[in-house]
Amino acid sequence: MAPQLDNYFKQVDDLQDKFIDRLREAVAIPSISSEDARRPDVVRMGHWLADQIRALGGEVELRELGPQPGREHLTLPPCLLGRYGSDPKKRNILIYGHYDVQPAAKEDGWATDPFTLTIDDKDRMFGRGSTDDKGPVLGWLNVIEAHQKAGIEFPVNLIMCFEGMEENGSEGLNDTIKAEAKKFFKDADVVCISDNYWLGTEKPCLTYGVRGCNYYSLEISGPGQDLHSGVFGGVAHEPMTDLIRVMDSLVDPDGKILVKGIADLVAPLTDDEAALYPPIAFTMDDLYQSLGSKATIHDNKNDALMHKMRYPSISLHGIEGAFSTSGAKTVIPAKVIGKFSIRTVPNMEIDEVNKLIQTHVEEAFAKLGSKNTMKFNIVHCGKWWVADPKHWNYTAAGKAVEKVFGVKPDLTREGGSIPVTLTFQDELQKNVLLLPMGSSTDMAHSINEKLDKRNYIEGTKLLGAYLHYVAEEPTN
Ligand SMILES: NCC(=O)N[C@@H](Cc1c[nH]cn1)C(=O)O
Ligand SMILES: [Zn+2]
Ligand SMILES: [Zn+2]
Repeated sequence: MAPQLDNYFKQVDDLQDKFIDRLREAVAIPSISSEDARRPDVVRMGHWLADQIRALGGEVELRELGPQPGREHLTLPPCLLGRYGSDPKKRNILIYGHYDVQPAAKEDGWATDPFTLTIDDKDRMFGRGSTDDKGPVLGWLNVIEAHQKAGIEFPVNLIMCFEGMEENGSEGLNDTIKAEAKKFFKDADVVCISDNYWLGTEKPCLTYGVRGCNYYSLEISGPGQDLHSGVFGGVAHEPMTDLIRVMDSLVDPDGKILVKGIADLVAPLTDDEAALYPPIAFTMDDLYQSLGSKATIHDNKNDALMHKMRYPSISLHGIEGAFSTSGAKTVIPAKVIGKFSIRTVPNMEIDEVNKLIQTHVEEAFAKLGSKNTMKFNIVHCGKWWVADPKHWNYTAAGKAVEKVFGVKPDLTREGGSIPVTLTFQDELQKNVLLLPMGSSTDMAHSINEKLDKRNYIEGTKLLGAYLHYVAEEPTN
């Protein structure tokens, strides 16, 4: 395998400008799944990706998923089901990724246009979706192209599943996976997903868990319309005052969840598990670097890692309807909608968590004695996932990391969520591996998201090397 891989790596290096152009084209399509007006762009992105795969000789179906549940005026973007190769003598590797992105606007504070890939003098490639998840998805396409150009036989058959709603709760995908588990996905031997990040900037990792995410909105309304605070301040119950009190009651400034019963659902920390964290190559400086400040709740590495990987957290995301532009408007908003979510971990069940959260916010609102009205809404829920990192899928990926980067990878659990990971594992009964390309400083979901050129190019080598090792790894 060694000469073949070296040949492949050389080809990836030779093709790097073409691969960067491919990413540039993808970033230019603003495929924001959570904004209604961008839905045509999400669909356009799905078609662009399908065309790219077809041009490389893959077969693609863009599976329509119908209307978006609860927002039926919107059509869900298609799920891309693809294949590359069908040799019965080869293993079948199912790869998943997403072609939608988080919202982004220059006014949010981006230094450059978020939909123009901009490379700086440190070879950082800035653009929305560069690391989450267009770069990694295109990494798989780059792997195919480099094999073709190098004249190297492709080591496996690829089964592809690329969705356009991951950043919006993966609506519609669970049903597709369930429906296709014994059809389109039936031959999959293992699953590989590249959609998370290294813990630092230098050392790759293999990831065997993600936290779940239950997302909520709280609508509080009262006045018939927005009011003058000089005329109605001190007279009317204000929705914003109520909302801030209710949201404040969820979590304290040290991240402690204040919802009764949540802590009891969390799996106790065993000595064996506690021993997993100290050997992970991660420092508080790595954390300060990725955070962009020293404003951490915990000041030691192990606590910080455990609170990212194995404890739940509640985050307050925003308030729709609140006065938020610059200036000093003396308004009382008539209706405000607070958005918050909880990241869940073993053994928290979605329904139990929802019940505890709903009871908590209803009690907190009742305590205010406000004459306003509150509506609690569950926006979407995805469960946590933990896999067996001793599986041969992980052994193969570990060998690929050593080959490309010359180090043994850390084994990590991701603080973010990829809702369909568990669905793949449960429905296909196959091992799932997360094999990240990007680093901790990539700022996914934030302003100035980027992917380092090194991570994109070496990451493409890693995905290809993984396919070679996983093709040959003995089963355990
Ligand atoms: N790269 C994975 C990712 O960013 N996932 C999102 C998924 C999500 C969950 N709920 C809403 N979106 C994440 O926020 O972790
Ligand atoms: Zn992602
Ligand atoms: Zn994301």
